[in-house]
Amino acid sequence: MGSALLEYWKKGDEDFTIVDPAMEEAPDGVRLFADRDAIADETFDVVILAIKPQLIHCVMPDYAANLAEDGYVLSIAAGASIRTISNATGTERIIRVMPNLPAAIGKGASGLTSADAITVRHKAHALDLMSRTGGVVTVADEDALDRVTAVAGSGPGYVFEFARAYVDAASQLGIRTEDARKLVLQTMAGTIALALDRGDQSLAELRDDVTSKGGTTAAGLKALNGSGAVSRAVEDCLAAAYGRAVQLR
Ligand SMILES: NC(=O)C1=CN([C@@H]2O[C@H](COP(=O)(O)OP(=O)(O)OC[C@H]3O[C@@H](n4cnc5c(N)ncnc54)[C@H](O)[C@@H]3O)[C@@H](O)[C@H]2O)C=CC1
Ligand SMILES: O=C(O)[C@@H]1CCC=N1
Repeated sequence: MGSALLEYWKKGDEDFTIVDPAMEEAPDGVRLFADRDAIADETFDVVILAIKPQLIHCVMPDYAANLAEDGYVLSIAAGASIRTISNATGTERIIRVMPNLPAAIGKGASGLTSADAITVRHKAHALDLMSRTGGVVTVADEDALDRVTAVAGSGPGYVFEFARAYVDAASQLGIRTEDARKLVLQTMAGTIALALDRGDQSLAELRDDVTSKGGTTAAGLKALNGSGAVSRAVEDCLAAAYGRAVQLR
C-alpha cells in the first residue's frame, strides 16, 4: 500500500526515503535502503509507518531518533492506535490515515484522524498528501477511523469478491469468460459512475429505475436479496472487519 501511495505523494515537493528490506526498486527520485542503519541519525519531517500493524512494536522504536523535532508520524496501519504508535515511536505527534487500494490510480477513498498534539500545519500536510491519492474525509476520533477501515480500507476486497462471483456466475450461464469479465466490470463501472452522477437520487430509487414490474431485474433481485440475505451478509462483513481493527489496536 505504501508504494501505491508513494506514486501520487511523490508528485509533490517532498523528498522521500524508503527503508524496506524486501523492496527491490524505488520510483525515480526516491532513495531506497534495505537497512535502517543506512539512514543513521538523519532526521525527517514525517516518518511514515507503512508496515503491518503486528510489526510496529519491534520495528518502530528504531526510528524514534529519525523524527525531526517538529515533525510527525503518519501511520497507514489498520487498527494500530495512536497510543500503540506513540509507545513505539516516543512521540505524541501522530496522524492516522486509512487509505484504500484505488489510491494506486489516484481514485482512493481515505479517512484521517489526528492526535491532540498535532498542529494545524501537520494536519494540512497530511490532508494534502492524502488528497493527491483521491478523496479524503476527516473523522473525529480513532474509533471512527476503525469504522472507516471496515467500510473503505477493506472495501476493495469486498468489491473484488462480488465481481469475482458475478463473473463466475456469468460464465456458468454460458458467457465466454473473457466476455463475462468485460461485461461485469463495465456494468459495475458504468453503474457506479451513474450513481455518482445522479447524486440527487437514492440508491433504492436508482435500483427501481432499472426494475420493470414482472421483468428480468425483479426476478434477479428477488433471488439475490429477497430474503435479506445479502443485506445481512454485508452487515456481518463490516462488523467482522471493524471487530478485527479493534483487536489490532
Ligand atoms: N493493502 C491494503 O489495501 C491496505 C493496507 N493498509 C495498511 O498498510 C500496511 C501495509 O500493508 P500492505 O501494503 O498490505 O502489506 P505489504 O506486505 O504489501 O507491505 C508491507 C511492506 O513492509 C515491508 N517491511 C516488512 N518488514 C519491514 C521492516 N522491518 N522495515 C521496513 N519495512 C518492512 C515489507 O517488505 C513490505 O514491502 C498495513 O499496516 C496495512 O494495515 C492500509 C490500507 C489498505
Ligand atoms: O486487510 C487489511 O488489514 C488491510 C487494511 C485495510 C485493507 N487491507
